[in-house]
Amino acid sequence: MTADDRIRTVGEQAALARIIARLTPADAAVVGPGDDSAVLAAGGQTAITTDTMFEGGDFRLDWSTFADLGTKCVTTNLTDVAAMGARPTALVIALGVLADTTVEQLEQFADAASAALAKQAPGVGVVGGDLSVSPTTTIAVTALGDLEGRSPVLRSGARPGDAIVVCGELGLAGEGLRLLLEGTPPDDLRRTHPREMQAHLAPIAPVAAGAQLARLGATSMLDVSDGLVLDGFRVARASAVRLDFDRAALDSYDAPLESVLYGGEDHALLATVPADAVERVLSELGSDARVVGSVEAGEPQVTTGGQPLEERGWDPFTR
Ligand SMILES: Nc1ncnc2c1ncn2[C@@H]1O[C@H](COP(=O)(O)OP(=O)(O)O)[C@@H](O)[C@H]1O
Ligand SMILES: Cc1ncc(C[n+]2csc(CCOP(=O)(O)OP(=O)(O)O)c2C)c(N)n1
Ligand SMILES: [Mg+2]
Repeated sequence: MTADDRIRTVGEQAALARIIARLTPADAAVVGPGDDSAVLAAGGQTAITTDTMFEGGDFRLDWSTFADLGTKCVTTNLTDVAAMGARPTALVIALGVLADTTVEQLEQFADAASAALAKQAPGVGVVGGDLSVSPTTTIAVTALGDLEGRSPVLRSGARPGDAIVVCGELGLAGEGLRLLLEGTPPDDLRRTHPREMQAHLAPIAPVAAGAQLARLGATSMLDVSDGLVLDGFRVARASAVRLDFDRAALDSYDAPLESVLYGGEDHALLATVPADAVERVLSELGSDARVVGSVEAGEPQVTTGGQPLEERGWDPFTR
C-alpha cells in the first residue's frame, strides 16, 4: 500500500480495516467495531446525541484537513454529552466521502479522532460507524454518555440568583471563521493566528467539566455552538429567566466582543450554578472557568449590564 491509495482502488473493506486499526478501544465496549452492531456495557441512564457536518455549510476542504475534521467532529459531540452532565462513553462515526479520497486521509482522520478522545475523554472510543461514497463529504457522529446516577442537567433549571459560569474559550472560533472568510490562505492564518485557527478548525474543549459541574450542582447547562447570545436565549426561554452577562467578564476573552457574543462553535460549557457553589466550582475547574454574569427574574431575555442583546447567532437556514 502507498500513500496514494484511493478508496476507489483499494475498496471499502481494505479502507475500513486500515481505519479501524487506528481507533483506540472504548472501555465500555463489549463488542467494538467490526460486527453488525457494537455492544456496550450500559449502566443506568444514557445520554445520546448526534451531529452531522457537510462540506460547504459546516466545513471547507480547502480550509480543513482530514485530521482537523477528525478532531472537530469528536469535540462537538463530546461537548453535547458533557453539557447534559454525563460522562462520555462511546462514539459512532459515519463518513460519506468522495471515491477519490485517499486512505491516508482517512487514516489521518482516525488518528486525530483517537488523539482528541485521548486528550478530552480518556477511555472513550469509536465503537462503530459507516463508510460510504458520497458526492459531498459528510461526517455524522453519534455520541453516548453515562449519567452515572446523576440527574441530567437540562436547559430549564436556571434560577434567579444563580451565577452564570462559562468553562472554555469564547470568540476564538468565530474569529477564526471570520478570518478564513476574508480570504487569507489558511496556511498563512495557521502561522499568524494559531489559536483562532485551532479553535475553529480543530477545537479542544474542557469535556470533563460537564460531569464536574453536574456534581457541583449546576442547575442548567448547554454547550455554546450557535453563539453565546443565541444559546443563552435557549436557556432563558427554557428556564423562564433573564441571563445578564457582565461586560467586564465578556471583555476578558481573547477575541472581539462581536465574536464572543455571536461567533459560535465555541463548544464551551455555559452553566448556571447556585451562588453558594461558585467558590467550589472555580477552585475545582481552575482557570478554564469564569463567572460571566448572573441569572435574574424577568421575561426570558439576554442582557449585558441590564441592556437587551439582539437575539441573533448561527442559523444554517437563514445565514
Ligand atoms: N431531525 C430531528 N429529529 C428529532 N429531533 C431533532 C432533529 N433535529 C434536531 N433535533 C433535536 O432538536 C434539539 C436542538 O438541536 P440542535 O440545535 O442540533 O442541538 P445542539 O445545538 O445542542 O446540537 C436537539 O435536542 C436535537 O436532538
Ligand atoms: C465553511 C463554513 N461556513 C460556516 C461555518 C460556521 N458554522 C457552521 S455550523 C455552525 C454552528 C454550529 O453548527 P450546528 O450544526 O448548528 O451545531 P449544533 O448547534 O447542532 O450543535 C457555525 C457557526 C463553518 N464552520 N464553516
Ligand atoms: Mg448542544
